Amino acid sequence: MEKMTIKDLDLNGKKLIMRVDFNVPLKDGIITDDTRIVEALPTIKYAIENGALVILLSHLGRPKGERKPEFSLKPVAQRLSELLDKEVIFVPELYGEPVNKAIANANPGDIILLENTRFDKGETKNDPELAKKWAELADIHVNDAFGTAHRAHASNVGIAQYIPSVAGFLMEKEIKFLSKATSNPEKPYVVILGGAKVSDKIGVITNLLNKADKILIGGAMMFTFLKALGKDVGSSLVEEDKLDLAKKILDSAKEKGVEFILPVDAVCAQKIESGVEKKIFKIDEGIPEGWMGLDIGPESINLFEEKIANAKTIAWNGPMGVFEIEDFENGTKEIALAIANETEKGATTIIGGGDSAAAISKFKLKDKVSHVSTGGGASLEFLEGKELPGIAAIANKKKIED
Ligand SMILES: Nc1ncnc2c1ncn2[C@@H]1O[C@H](COP(=O)(O)OP(=O)(O)O)[C@@H](O)[C@H]1O
Ligand SMILES: O=C(OP(=O)(O)O)[C@H](O)COP(=O)(O)O
Ligand SMILES: [Mg+2]
Repeated sequence: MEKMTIKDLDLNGKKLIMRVDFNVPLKDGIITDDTRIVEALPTIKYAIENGALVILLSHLGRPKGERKPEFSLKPVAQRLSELLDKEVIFVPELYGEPVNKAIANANPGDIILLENTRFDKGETKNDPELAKKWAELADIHVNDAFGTAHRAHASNVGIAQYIPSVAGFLMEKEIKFLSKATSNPEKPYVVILGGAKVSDKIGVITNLLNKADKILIGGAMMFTFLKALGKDVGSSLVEEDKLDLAKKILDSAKEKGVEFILPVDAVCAQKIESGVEKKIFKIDEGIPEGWMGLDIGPESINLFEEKIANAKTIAWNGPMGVFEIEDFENGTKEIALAIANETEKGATTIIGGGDSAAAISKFKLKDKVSHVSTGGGASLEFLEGKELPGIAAIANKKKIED
C-alpha cells in the first residue's frame, strides 16, 4: 500500500511534529556516528524550505521513563544545528509551558527539538494522553523514524489517532528499498545476525527460516545458541529465558534444511575495555568462567566468509563483536569487507541498525554495499514479512484522496 508522504501536502504556514530516530551512538556525551541525523536532513530541509515550523521528537537509548541526563538529546540538537548550519531551538521538556512558549515564539522555517520522548513513561506504553499532548502542538505528524517503526509508541503510532501522519523521505526510501530487495530475494539469500539486543531480535529468526538459505550468527546473539547446545560460554552475554526458543530455532532450521552457522571460536577478555588481555578460545573446548566472548575468532571469520561467498542477497543486522573497541572490531570489519566484496560481484546487500551503520561508516564501506538501513530491529521485522506498526500508522495514499 502506497503511503502518503510529506510531498503530498501543502506545508506553508503549517506546524509539523516530526518523529525522527536520533538514537545515535554516544560515548562520554559525544556522538560517535551521526548517520541517523544525516539521513533525516532531507525531510527537515524540505519542510522548512516549504514554510513549515518543525517540531522534532526522538528517543535516545532506553532511559525507561526517567529523566537521565546521559540520555539527553542536547548533543543531538547541537550536531543537527551544525549539519544544517542553522539554529535548532532545544527545549529540554516534552510538553507544557516551556514547549508552548517556544512554539508560540517560533516562525515558519524554524526548528525545535524537544527532549528524549522516553523521559516520559507513557511513550513506550503508547499512552493516548501523551500522544494527544503532542498532537495538540501541531497540524500534521511526519514520521521519518524508520529505525523505530517496529515499536508501537506514543510518538510514532499513538499520535496518528489525533492528527494525520505522513511519511518523510527517509521512511519512504527505506520502505521502497527493503520491499524491492526482499519481496522476492534472489537466492542464495544469506542473513547475518549479531549485536546485543538478543531478546528483541531472536524471535525474528523463526520467520526468517522460511525465507533465507543460510543464517549466520555472531555478536552477543551467538552465546544464547551456543549455551542452548550445551557449550561453556564463560561470562559471555546469555539470555537465559531464550534458551528454549534457541533450541526450537536450531531444530526448526534442521527440519527446514536451512544452514544455521554458529562461530567456532571467539575472541575473549575479562573486561569490555581496550588494551586488556585477550585470548581466543575454541567453542568446542569452551570459554572459561570469567572470560567473555567479545568478537568472533579468526576461524569463524573464515567460515563466515565461505558461507557468504556467491550469495545473491545478503541482509546483515548487528555487529559481530564489540567493534567500538579496536581490540574487538576485527570480526565486524572482515564480515563487512566480505559483504562489500559480494556487492561488487553483483549481490544485493543490506546492512541495517544504528550500530551496524556506525560500524560500516567506521570501516569506510558505506558506499560499497547496496543499502545501509537506519533500522536494525525495524529492518529485520520488515525482512521477516511483518507489518510494522510505525508504518501501518502512516496514512495510505488512497485513504486521504477519498
Ligand atoms: N559479544 C558481544 N558481547 C556484548 N556486546 C556485543 C557483542 N557483540 C556485539 N555487541 C554489541 O552490540 C551492540 C549493537 O547491538 P544492536 O543494537 O542489536 O545492533 P544494531 O544497532 O546494529 O541493530 C554494539 O554496541 C556492540 O558493542
Ligand atoms: O536503535 C534502534 O534499533 P537498533 O539497535 O535495532 O538499530 C532503534 O532506535 C530502536 O531502539 P529500541 O530497540 O531501544 O526500541
Ligand atoms: Mg543498536
